[in-house]
Amino acid sequence: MDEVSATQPERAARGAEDCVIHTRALTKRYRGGQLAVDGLDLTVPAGSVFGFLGPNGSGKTTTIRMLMGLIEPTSGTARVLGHPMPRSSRAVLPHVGALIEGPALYGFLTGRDNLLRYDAADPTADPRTRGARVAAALDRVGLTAAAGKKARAYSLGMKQRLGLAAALLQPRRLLVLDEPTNGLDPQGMREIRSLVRELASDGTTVFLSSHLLDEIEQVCTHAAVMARGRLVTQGSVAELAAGARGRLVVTTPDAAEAARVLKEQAVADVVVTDDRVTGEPPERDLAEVNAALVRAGVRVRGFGVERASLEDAFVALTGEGFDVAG
Ligand SMILES: Nc1ncnc2c1ncn2[C@@H]1O[C@H](COP(=O)(O)OP(=O)(O)OP(=O)(O)O)[C@@H](O)[C@H]1O
Repeated sequence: MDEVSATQPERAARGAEDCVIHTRALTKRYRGGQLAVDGLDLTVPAGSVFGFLGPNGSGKTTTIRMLMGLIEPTSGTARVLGHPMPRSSRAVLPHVGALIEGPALYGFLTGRDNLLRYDAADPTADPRTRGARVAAALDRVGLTAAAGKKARAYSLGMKQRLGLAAALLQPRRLLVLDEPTNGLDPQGMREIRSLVRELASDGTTVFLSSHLLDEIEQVCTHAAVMARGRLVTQGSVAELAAGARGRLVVTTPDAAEAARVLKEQAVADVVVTDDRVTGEPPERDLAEVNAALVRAGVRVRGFGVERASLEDAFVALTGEGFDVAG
């Protein structure tokens, strides 16, 4: 598909039909009255690795369940691969691989048998190619050697990779992964992240939810940030981080004096940690700020602006920290 190789302006010029996921005012109020998703406008470009970021309880899973046609929105619309959901579920879902709320595995079956069984339950899967596709998927996620072991003997990371293999049994245009690294140790997280990068390099659009900011920064090209059911921002990760100004960082053995001078120079939110003094850079020329430090006799070893992270962007946008407890 040529969408994948389209340039950014070309993509921007296109209509909603060309986006892999597009929602308009998507809203879900649960029966108990809980407004889980509130007027969401989401645009996921083809070929992106799209991070859906938000603290626990911010509405990510509810959104994913609406996108996959598992629950009906209260109002608003969702289109996936250009088709309305949940109405077009039967046409759309064969092109979508999903890993939602952990893979459903049979512990008493081997990894390979789990995949064979999963594939047999899919009416669109060709039984003649089943064995070869299962072998290829196991290879893809690095489980060939463990394919004959019972799934209950798998580590959490291996189970998660087996779940991914199930999503990869057929060629997919979109992969939807709900918190794919949740509960994994750092090694398991790295494995899943590199797998996601590999899949994306083949042109598959990957939509993954996470409550981990640095994870999104490491693997995603684009991101949307949710808080309390509402979209805070979305765009390319580079744009989002650029939207937040980085922090001014001064390294000096004269930290207390440096902090005093920086405040005088209209640097806000000055924080001293050992020999590092940081603050929000003022609007004026930073060369003047540096000169003022030197004039005051501060021995400046380092002076610069640190690149802003997504976390800085989040804090700047919401005025609050990224509180995982939600
Ligand atoms: N079936 C349900 N019935 C009622 N309320 C629900 C239901 N599912 C979720 N909620 C509520 O909706 C809100 C959003 O939950 P959701 O699971 O979508 O968030 P999330 O961002 O995916 O968080 P988590 O990472 O914890 O799953 C929460 O306040 C949650 O308690």
